[in-house]
Amino acid sequence: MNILQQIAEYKKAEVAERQKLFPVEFLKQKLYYKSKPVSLKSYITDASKTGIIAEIKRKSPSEGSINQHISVEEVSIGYMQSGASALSVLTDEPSFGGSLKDLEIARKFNYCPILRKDFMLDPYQVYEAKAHGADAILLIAAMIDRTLCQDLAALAHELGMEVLLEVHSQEELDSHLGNYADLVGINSRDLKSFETDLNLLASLVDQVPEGIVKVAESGLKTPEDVVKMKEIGFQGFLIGTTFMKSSQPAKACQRFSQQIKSALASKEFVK
Ligand SMILES: O=C(O)c1ccccc1NCC(=O)[C@H](O)[C@H](O)COP(=O)(O)O
Repeated sequence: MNILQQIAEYKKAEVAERQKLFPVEFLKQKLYYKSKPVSLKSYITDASKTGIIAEIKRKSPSEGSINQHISVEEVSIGYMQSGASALSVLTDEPSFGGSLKDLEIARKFNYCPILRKDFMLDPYQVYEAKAHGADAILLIAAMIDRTLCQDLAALAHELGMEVLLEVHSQEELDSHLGNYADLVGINSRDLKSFETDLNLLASLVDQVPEGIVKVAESGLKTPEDVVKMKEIGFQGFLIGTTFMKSSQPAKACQRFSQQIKSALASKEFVK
């Protein structure tokens, strides 16, 4: 079994358990269920912003422990004050050490788009995302088929959220692309070997149709990586490990933002 199959196994059990404890009708009573979402797409494409989606990621299958005992309040506010355009919060507990509580804390302290980063395979999780304050959800092409993607996306849209569709190959792009995704993320991490390869992002970016917001995901380690990705057509940059490995994730994000802005300003100047 690969990592996604393992995650899918425990996710199904998790969803069944939570649905019993907190039925959808209960979720609909929660404060954030009625709140107006913020558009991830519009923050990412705002030229005055960096396009960075800064991630709260305590641990991962590829890295093990990254930074487990952070304060979500402190890191999320710090990220946004340091030039991030949006936040991504991992809510998976067994593999990533996250929780819906992390999502709610990030929501409580920030007015910006927040992506619920989890492994979605059931409509219940879409209701959960909304009820806990998410503005967007991630759908992983390697995990669910196109029909389920479309159904989950339709529900997300009905609840006012946006959808980031994640792909890792030409085949996934061909089989899953449709007009239901607001943004397409290309994941540079091979989920079998955990290796990241930015060349994959370069080879696939032109295959995403014009007009769809493109997000470079995983393995971005330096501001130069981000500038390179921006130059080849990406507008969003999902960064977790590089920031979270630092004892001060927000400072790491600030260094990226400043260097990206000055690299882009000097290129403008040369033109
Ligand atoms: O990060 C992992 O090890 C991982 C393993 C299995 C499935 C998903 C995984 N990561 C989720 C992500 O998509 C990343 O958190 C996100 O793209 C940020 O990547 P990075 O900047 O490399 O932490």
